[in-house]
Amino acid sequence: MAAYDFERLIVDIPDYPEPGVVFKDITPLFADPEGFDAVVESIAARFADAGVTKVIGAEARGFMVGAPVAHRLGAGFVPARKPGKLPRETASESYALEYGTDSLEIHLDAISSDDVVLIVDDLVATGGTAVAQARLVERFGARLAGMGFLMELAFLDPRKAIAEATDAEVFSLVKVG
Ligand SMILES: O=P(O)(O)OC[C@H]1O[C@H](OP(=O)(O)OP(=O)(O)O)[C@H](O)[C@@H]1O
Ligand SMILES: Nc1ncnc2[nH]cnc12
Repeated sequence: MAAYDFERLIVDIPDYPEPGVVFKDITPLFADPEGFDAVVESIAARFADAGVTKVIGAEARGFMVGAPVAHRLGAGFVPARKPGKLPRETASESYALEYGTDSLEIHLDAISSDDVVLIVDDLVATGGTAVAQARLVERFGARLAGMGFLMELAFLDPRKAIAEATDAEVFSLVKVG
């Protein structure tokens, strides 16, 4: 089967949300039924044999990719949310972004030590968000099966930051730079 041309439906927005950043707008790809299906199927296929029991997706775009991939794999979905959004006790990790810093929280009962966890997001840039989630998985004593992304900003070298935190497999459908 020919590789799907994901980039055809991803739009570059220069200087958004701040000067110097080229924002990758994935909304046209997700609005396209075939494109949306290709994203979900391609990431799920790569981890189909990994025994994944939980997928973590980071607010907000990580929900758009992570939840359907979890469903496709027959796994549960765990939202990693921005501070103060989850109503019960959480574990929290801070991270740096291509623009700014933030932290992510997961409910304490969302993951157990016998889970096999896949981190899924639309995009990996510095790797900060992915590393924060990997640290959370580690704190729960669960096994990290890997990380699956639609897009990797390779010019920011996220694999270096990720490799310092985990030896889990990193998979991306589109590499930029
Ligand atoms: O590799 P990093 O440098 O950590 O950047 C990647 C993260 O940045 C984006 O989310 P953002 O925090 O902009 O939030 P959003 O999904 O709510 O737009 C993207 O969806 C990833 O989660
Ligand atoms: N350049 C970028 N485009 C879209 N989302 C991002 N998250 C971090 N960097 C980004």
